[in-house]
Amino acid sequence: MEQKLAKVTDVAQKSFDFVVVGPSVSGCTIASRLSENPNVSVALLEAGNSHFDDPLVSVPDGWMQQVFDPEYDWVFRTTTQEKVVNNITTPSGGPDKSFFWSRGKGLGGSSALNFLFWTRPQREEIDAVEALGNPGWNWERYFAAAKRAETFLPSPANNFPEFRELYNKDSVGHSGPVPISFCRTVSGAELYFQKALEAHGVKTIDDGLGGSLTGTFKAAANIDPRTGTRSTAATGYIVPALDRPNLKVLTAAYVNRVLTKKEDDDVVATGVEFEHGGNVHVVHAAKEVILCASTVKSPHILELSGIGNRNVLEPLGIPVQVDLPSVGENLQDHLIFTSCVFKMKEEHGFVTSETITLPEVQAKLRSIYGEAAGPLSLACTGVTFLPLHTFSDRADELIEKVEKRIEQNADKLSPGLKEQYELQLKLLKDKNVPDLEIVVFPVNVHPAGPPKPHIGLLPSIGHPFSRGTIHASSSDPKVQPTIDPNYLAEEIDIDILVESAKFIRKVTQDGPWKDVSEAELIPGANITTDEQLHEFVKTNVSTTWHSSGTCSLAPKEKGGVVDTHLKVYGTKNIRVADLSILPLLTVVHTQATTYGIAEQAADIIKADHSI
Ligand SMILES: Cc1cc2nc3c(=O)[nH]c(=O)nc-3n(C[C@H](O)[C@H](O)[C@H](O)COP(=O)(O)OP(=O)(O)OC[C@H]3O[C@@H](n4cnc5c(N)ncnc54)[C@H](O)[C@@H]3O)c2cc1C
Repeated sequence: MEQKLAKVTDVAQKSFDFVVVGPSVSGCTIASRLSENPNVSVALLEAGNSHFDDPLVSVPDGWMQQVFDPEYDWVFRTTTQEKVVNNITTPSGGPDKSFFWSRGKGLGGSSALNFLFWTRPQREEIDAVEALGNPGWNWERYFAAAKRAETFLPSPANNFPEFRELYNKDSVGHSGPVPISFCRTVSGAELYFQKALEAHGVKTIDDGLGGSLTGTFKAAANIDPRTGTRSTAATGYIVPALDRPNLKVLTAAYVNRVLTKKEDDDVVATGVEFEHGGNVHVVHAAKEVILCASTVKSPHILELSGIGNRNVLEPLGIPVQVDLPSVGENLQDHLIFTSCVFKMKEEHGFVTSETITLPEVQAKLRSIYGEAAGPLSLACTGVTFLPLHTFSDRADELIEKVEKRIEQNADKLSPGLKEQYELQLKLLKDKNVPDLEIVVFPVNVHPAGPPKPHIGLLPSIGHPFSRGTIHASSSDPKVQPTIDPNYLAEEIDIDILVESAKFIRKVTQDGPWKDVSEAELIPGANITTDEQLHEFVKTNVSTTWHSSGTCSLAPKEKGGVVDTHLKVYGTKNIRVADLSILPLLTVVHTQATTYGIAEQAADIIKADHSI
């Protein structure tokens, strides 16, 4: 397969209709869709390597070894965060006031190292994007586009059939490039959490991909059940397209900046500058440059190209092409409370990242799967989505508090943020819209020692009110941008995490969960009061790697970077089409959302050029 990739001489100094930066979830989708037309030429540039036939990519739980390895992971790092401590997702596993932001490097972007959850947003969340002033960016169009990315396939035998695989065939795609299914190996603890939730009034739902998420269910996964391997944007969209003469995919090509010229009042992209093998090259774009380099790198590349806030660019000596202050603003991320861990009773045979290494567990799994192909590996799959009123009896009080704060600060909010907050409040008040996710996490992130079944029940904020920034800190493209997620700047975010931790305690202290668990290891018996829990939660959080918003889709005067055609304001032919355009983060894991954005982007670009 490697020989089907482009050589630098196929791309450098050549001209293509479209130059796509970053074979991410979005970049692979768009490059593939555009090059379906043989009359359209496309160059797709990736900074990392191809990782074809690499077991760390193809084996579903290979992510555990990819994370923090610079061959696969950009290993970005945030600024020191004032209000929180990350105590897990650091290379040392020890506490750190800055956060390590893993991002996939290589064909497929983060789809090649993510945790495989395949989830779709709530209808109202996507409709909120349209309500921000983006006609056409609504649930109906998103849902149709998102389903085009996937082919839902029935699962083979799994190790815990009582944890049911429920779905609605009208809510999934049946002929898209990315095979999805339910994963084969689950921990088993998901079932007991589900039962415990049911005992507290939370419904098990049978249509988790249909736009109505409130409840608990087994999530689908980007796993091809025919091979037991990970489906990535590259395996789905690019590998089958590599024989197209009009598509050139170049790896190890680090894009420095978009090259532009002025035409009337607009900036026009003429191509991009990239480094390959220690040399700097140019590839020309006859029609467009499309940035799909992620929430971290797309705003960075724009700023390196002179498109951004004058006050950021001028001190760095970057000549301003378009003064667009919203580039790199409006950063949102799901913060997750990582330290709610239970020791489970051994007699139930729960499979975790620790116990799956035991020969007796492997033998049992093989006996269940028989001759079914593929490696043995574990995936996370137990998900629960809850509206604030479901998990907190302080819901009305918290809503009132945040309402007051917005009112008091209305004059100080950046353009468009008041409108965003009003929509977030509407979601928070809606008793059918989830504001929180709890995942059952069978990966032991805490106690060392002999393999034991440890299970985390980890809640994450769905619609954070805190906003951060990502900005260039140097004119040197190799110096990574300054990432400041500004975690927990808004009190409502920590309130939600604390309320969710209390809810998890309530659900697990007796009944079906208590029956199968030995003890709550962490936070544990010493953390009892609300104040203690508040402090504990703040010092035990992680990113979930779901950041969005730094090239927001919104009217320019409302903090937008791109318009409804995903064109960067002030430019004629530069688009951004990755997760960075999502102006309001949705409660779910973000890959299926990104595929949906990219499929819509491809439609728009084709229509704009009548191709
Ligand atoms: C560790 C981790 C776990 C996750 N788990 C899940 C999950 O379980 N479920 C889920 O739905 N989502 C998950 N996500 C999130 C999901 O994968 C991302 O939201 C999604 O991939 C975003 O897609 P994107 O197109 O915006 O960018 P990405 O997929 O991140 O891709 C960006 C691409 O651009 C390339 N690039 C960047 N800069 C340059 C440059 N200068 N030159 C050339 N190329 C460049 C990168 O190498 C990469 O290939 C996870 C993410 C991570 C990092």
